[in-house]
Order: sequence, then structure tokens, then C-alpha cells
Amino acid sequence: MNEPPTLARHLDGQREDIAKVVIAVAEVAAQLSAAISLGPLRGSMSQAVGRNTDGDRQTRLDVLADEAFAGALQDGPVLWYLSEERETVAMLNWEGSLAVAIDPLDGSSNIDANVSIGTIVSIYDALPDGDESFLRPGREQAAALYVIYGPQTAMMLTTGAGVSMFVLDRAHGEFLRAGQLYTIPAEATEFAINASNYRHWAPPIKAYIDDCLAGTDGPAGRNFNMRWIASLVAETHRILSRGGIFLYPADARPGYEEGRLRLVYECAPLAFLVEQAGGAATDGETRMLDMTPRSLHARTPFVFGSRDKVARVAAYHSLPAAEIAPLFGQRGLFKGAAS
Ligand SMILES: O=P(O)(O)OC[C@H]1O[C@](O)(COP(=O)(O)O)[C@@H](O)[C@@H]1O
Ligand SMILES: [Mg+2]
Ligand SMILES: [Mg+2]
Repeated sequence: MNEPPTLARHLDGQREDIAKVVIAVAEVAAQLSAAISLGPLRGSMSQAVGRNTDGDRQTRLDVLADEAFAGALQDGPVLWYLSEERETVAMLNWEGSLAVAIDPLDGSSNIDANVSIGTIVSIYDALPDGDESFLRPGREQAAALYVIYGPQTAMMLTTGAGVSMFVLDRAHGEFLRAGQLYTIPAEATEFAINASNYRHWAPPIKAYIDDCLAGTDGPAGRNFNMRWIASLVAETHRILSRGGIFLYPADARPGYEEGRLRLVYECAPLAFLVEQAGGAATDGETRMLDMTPRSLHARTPFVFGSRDKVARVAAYHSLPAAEIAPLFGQRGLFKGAAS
């Protein structure tokens, strides 16, 4: 049997600066994966050590991961580095050509429960100004990736020509390409949302979820299954593997007017991957990759997954008020249009 190509071999012939960053990220991810897999044997990694600029709780693992990635990228072609764990943009190498935004550890509150967590990375060509390098639409990204630390540690990577998957071979400490390009299945009946916030949602989101819950008794005309891992990378990986839809909408709780997730280093890179896998990503209505962040740590509502489902959520936003009233079966416009 032919050996699958290593990540380094896969990147041969691609832009050298991007390849260097991806390989440096992979090396840190392999080390993090080893530390994460030891769990409590390494001491409590979910221990709170402070709060980041947004007031989110920072765990020991968040800080450790941020320092490890920044340290590894220091010697590479990265001019600007923005992290969830840092207030401002850092200059790493003044001769560098790239700007890297990172969520070093996503879903870190799940670590003690032994649930999959991840790292998300967005790569742009650097502009002369640090902030300006990130305050631009996600469609200008040169590459994006995430690493999932789960039963397998795997990296999903796009440089704008589809999505490839690499799985960490722990015995050799190397990421190997697994299979061909990834495509999100169009047909799926799973939705993911934190339903405990139902009462805080706007009417179009309530109506969409009501219709999923109504199953064959409602206008969707089919039954759905619900998932919520509370780990964005793990939700993305499930959707890339078997389709469905994820929603983290804005809601009426103080501080959630723009949802919870961060545009620059969570939503933009994941939207790039999702589109490259044939799916769609929006803030509910507008294409995520066309959105320009207002600030480095800006939040945004986030809806992504199989294309038809994402389009359907957008359509619910333009229904007349009477159509999204909380009465099952009223949405005549959608009757019989399964997606
Ligand atoms: O607890 P909630 O509101 O359901 O939020 C869960 C979301 O928050 C996150 O954990 C945010 O990421 P961080 O752990 O990087 O802050 C996502 O992974 C997840 O989708
Ligand atoms: Mg996160
Ligand atoms: Mg994080």
C-alpha cells in the first residue's frame, strides 16, 4: 500500500511562506495534542488564570497554547500576530510577509470533560499596518485551517483550492494526508444550536428552530436531530464530515447583541473552509466572507453548514412578521420545500 503524503510533501510547490506557517502550526499542534491527551496527569489545564480582553475566562491551556504558537511563529515569515488571548496585534518578524490570526484553543472549557477541542488559524498577506492586516473581509484570506484534538488529532486546511485533511500519526509525530478533497454533504438532518437561549432569540431564528422541532408535522416536512457540543471546532468537523447546520445567533442577553463568536479568528477562517468544502456561511443573512470586522475582537452571529439550510435561515429573515409568528404550519412559503 502506498504511504499517504506527509503535510510537508503536500505543501511542496505551494507558497513557501504559507507552507512554513502551516508546518510550524502543525508542530505545535502535535505537542499540544500530546499534552492534551495526558489530561489531569498534567495538572488541571482548565484552571482559570485570568480574563482576556473580552472578559472571557482564560485557562492555563489557553495561555500555554498562545505562547507556544507565538513562539514557534517567531522565526518564520509572520509579520503580524493576533490572538484571542492578546489585546493588540504583535509584531513577530519585521521582514515577514504574512499576518496570522489565531484562536489558540477553542472550546477550552471542555478539556476536563475529555471533549474534543481545537485550534483555528487565519492567514492573510500582511499589510504595512498591523490592525489593517486583520480588519478586512475574510474573502481576502490566503489560507485557513483548524486542528481538532479528538479521538484523532487532525488538521483541515485550505489555501483556496478545496479542503484537505491531515491526521496526526502519533508514532512518527507527522501529519499525513487522509483521503481526497472534502465536500460537505448537501443532504443532512442535523442542526446544532444552544437551545437554552431560545427565549432570547429573534423571531426568524425561533421560527427556523420551531420548524426543525416540528419535524414532519411542520412546514419542513421532515424530522431533524439536534447536536450541541459547545466546541466550535468539533461542530465544524461534524458538519464537514456529514452535513447539517450550526447556528450561534445574536440574542437579547447583555453582551450577546452580536452573538458570541469572534469574526477574525473564529468565523472568517471557518467560513473559508466551509465554502471551500461546498457549504455556506453567513451571519444569518450576509455572507461571512464579505463582512469587514469593526474591531480586532469583534463578535458576529454565525450560521454555517449545508448550503440549502443556510439559505433557508436567510430566507426566514425576509419573511413577513405574520409568517414567523410562533404557529407551526403557518409558513406557507416553505411548505413542501424540504431542506
Ligand atoms: O457556552 P456557549 O454559549 O454554548 O458557547 C459555546 C461556544 O463558545 C466557544 O467555546 C468559544 O470559544 P473559546 O473557547 O475559544 O472562547 C465555542 O467553541 C463554542 O461554540
Ligand atoms: Mg473559540
Ligand atoms: Mg479560545
